[in-house]
Amino acid sequence: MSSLKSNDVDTNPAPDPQAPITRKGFLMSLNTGTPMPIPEQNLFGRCRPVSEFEKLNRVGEGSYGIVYRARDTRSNEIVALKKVRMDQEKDGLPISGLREIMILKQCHHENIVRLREVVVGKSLDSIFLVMDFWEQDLASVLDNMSQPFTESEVKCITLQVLKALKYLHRAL
Ligand SMILES: Nc1ncnc2c1ncn2[C@@H]1O[C@H](COP(=O)(O)OP(=O)(O)OP(=O)(O)O)[C@@H](O)[C@H]1O
Repeated sequence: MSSLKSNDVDTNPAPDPQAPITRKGFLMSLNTGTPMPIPEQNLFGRCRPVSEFEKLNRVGEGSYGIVYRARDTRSNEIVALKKVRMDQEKDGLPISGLREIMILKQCHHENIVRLREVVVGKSLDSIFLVMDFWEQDLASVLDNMSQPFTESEVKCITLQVLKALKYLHRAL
């Protein structure tokens, strides 16, 4: 069993807590308490590197991160790439980001955006969610509506939201 630590223990025995966390850290063995280097092939764990995605343009920003339209260079598909916000985090992935990943991973519903995978950058604080790209969400539909929705449009949208909510309450 091991835990992930940052900074180089040989040259810097008392790591600066303000220093950026890099993926070029070491693994601390919980059995022996000694540091072990991370093998090059395990640097990204089982996640693909974000360098396999070509960022095309920024599409929005929420409370927990910035969202880009991007191209998956392996499949050539257009996806949404959301960088998890790690502003003041010193203890790794924020709980909000972790919750979003755990919940989206369990969800399979036509009215809930699909989380395809999580990909990582070179530094430990760069974590991205790869999701299906949707041209519109309810917020942008509301922002761009030129005239009030008709009664049937309201019913249609409400029904989609209710379906997703009902699914979430049953699934989680
Ligand atoms: N899968 C997606 N496809 C296309 N655009 C997306 C996708 N996900 C998010 N966006 C765009 O990025 C914006 C920010 O999304 P995000 O999920 O981070 O926050 P939010 O849910 O809108 O807001 P908050 O997290 O603050 O409640 C959205 O308003 C939308 O315009």
